[in-house]
Amino acid sequence: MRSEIQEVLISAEQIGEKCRELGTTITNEYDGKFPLLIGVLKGALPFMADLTRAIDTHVEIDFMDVSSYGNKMRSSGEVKIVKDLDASVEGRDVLIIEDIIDSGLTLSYLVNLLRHRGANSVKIVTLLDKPEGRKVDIVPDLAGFTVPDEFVVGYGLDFAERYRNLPYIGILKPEVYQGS
Ligand SMILES: O=P(O)(O)OC[C@H]1O[C@H](OP(=O)(O)OP(=O)(O)O)[C@H](O)[C@@H]1O
Ligand code: HPA
Ligand SMILES: [Mg+2]
Repeated sequence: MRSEIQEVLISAEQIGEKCRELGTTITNEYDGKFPLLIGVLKGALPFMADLTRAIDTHVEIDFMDVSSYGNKMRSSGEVKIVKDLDASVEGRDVLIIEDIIDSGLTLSYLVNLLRHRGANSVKIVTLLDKPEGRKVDIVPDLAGFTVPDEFVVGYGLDFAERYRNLPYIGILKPEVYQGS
């Protein structure tokens, strides 16, 4: 799998360090508030696992599975709920955990939905921010790294469901995705 990666953009060590930093910030911001942390499947899984273990206050964890990319490298623009939350968000302080904000379509849909359902506050923490990909105006409250306008994989991010298990963030060699 490593031979299919053109360049490592963010190493496993850098990601680990960033999770600890963000965990401390979240601990300070949400101490005593028992926030509901919502992981957006499937991409947010590794980040959620590492980030939550760096938070030193009580939190509730839940998941949503929404999808707009299918096997493509561009968002279809249509966000579908594949799995909804178990918990009610009414009156809760919600923190959405994402692997990446690219077009922003997934998160703007989710933020609107959770506000509409009566959350007390809705904030976003994303490991990666790709501002050049934006189609809607949305800014994360907390972001780990800014990435260039390239299709990135690893640490939860896939291309056609592969590469999620890479421990770092990288760019694929063009021959891997040519024709997609
Ligand atoms: O800002 P956007 O352009 O909406 O892109 C970001 C979203 O796209 C990816 O998820 P995807 O829908 O591919 O599902 P996955 O997490 O299961 O890979 C990624 O994990 C984000 O959730
Ligand atoms: O750059 C990306 N890589 C993988 N999945 C994604 N979903 C949105 N942007 C990306
Ligand atoms: Mg996702």
